Amino acid sequence: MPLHYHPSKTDKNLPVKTMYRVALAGNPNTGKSTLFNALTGLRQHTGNWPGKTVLHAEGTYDFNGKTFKLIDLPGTYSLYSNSADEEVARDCIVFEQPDVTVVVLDATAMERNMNLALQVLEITDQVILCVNLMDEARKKGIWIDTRKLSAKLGVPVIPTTARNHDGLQRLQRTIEEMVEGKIPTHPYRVHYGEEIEKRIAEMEPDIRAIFDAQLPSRWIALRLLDGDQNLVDALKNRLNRDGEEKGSHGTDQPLYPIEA
Ligand SMILES: Nc1nc2c(ncn2[C@@H]2O[C@H](COP(=O)(O)OP(=O)(O)OP(=O)(O)O)[C@@H](O)[C@H]2O)c(=O)[nH]1
Ligand SMILES: [Mg+2]
Repeated sequence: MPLHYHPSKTDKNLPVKTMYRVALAGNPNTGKSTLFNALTGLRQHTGNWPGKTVLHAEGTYDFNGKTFKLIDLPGTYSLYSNSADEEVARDCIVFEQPDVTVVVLDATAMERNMNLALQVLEITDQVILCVNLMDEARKKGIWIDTRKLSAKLGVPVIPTTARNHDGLQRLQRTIEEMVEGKIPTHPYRVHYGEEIEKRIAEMEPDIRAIFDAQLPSRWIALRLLDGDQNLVDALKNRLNRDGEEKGSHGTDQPLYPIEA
């Protein structure tokens, strides 16, 4: 088999990867599993997320000679560690870092759905927004300017009606182009005001120094400022695990102090 090369932010010559991982995130009931089934056909299976009781599904599809592993995440309204479902989605997007995260949105409820989309845009620049249920939106007289949305948010926005398989080829093509590094993205980042931005800027270098530099330091800083204890625990576990893997006895290095 020929050696494949995959462009990456850090090393353009990393040997890769014959299988690309694509996560499907989104609010409950936006059609993620419908999309998952349409793309994977009969090959999907369900299994336990390592260490979790919450079920998620994984399946594969081939496109243009490449194999893609789809991860159907549980529906969530945020990635704030409020529930086991949110933890599963967060752990996948933040720690496992799929090659692409597709956020599936309900075209009839864009405002509500945008909350999660903006959170994912804060975590990774490998994002595609899939505006699903376009048939329902049409019925309700809702018109969505996906080009304008894409220009504003800095990532591809693909309209679909997963139930009828509409738009799925375009979605697959966009996923493929993204894993090939052919789509430059500039994800919209919420500006939180001077004071918070100053704190983020102070914290980010420390976060990058303590943790794997690939982790989303801005997002982690925001969660730490918000006092996300569950995320702190997850980060500590990672530090300990990494320490053990390196043959030490882990680390008691304190995490960034959290404001009460
Ligand atoms: N009209 C219409 N219905 C759709 C479309 N896509 C999915 N649905 C329906 O929407 C409902 C929810 O779809 P699911 O695929 O289960 O949604 P989900 O995002 O996986 O939901 P959770 O797993 O709860 O997060 C089902 O009844 C689907 O048949 C679509 O494009 N158009
Ligand atoms: Mg589902």
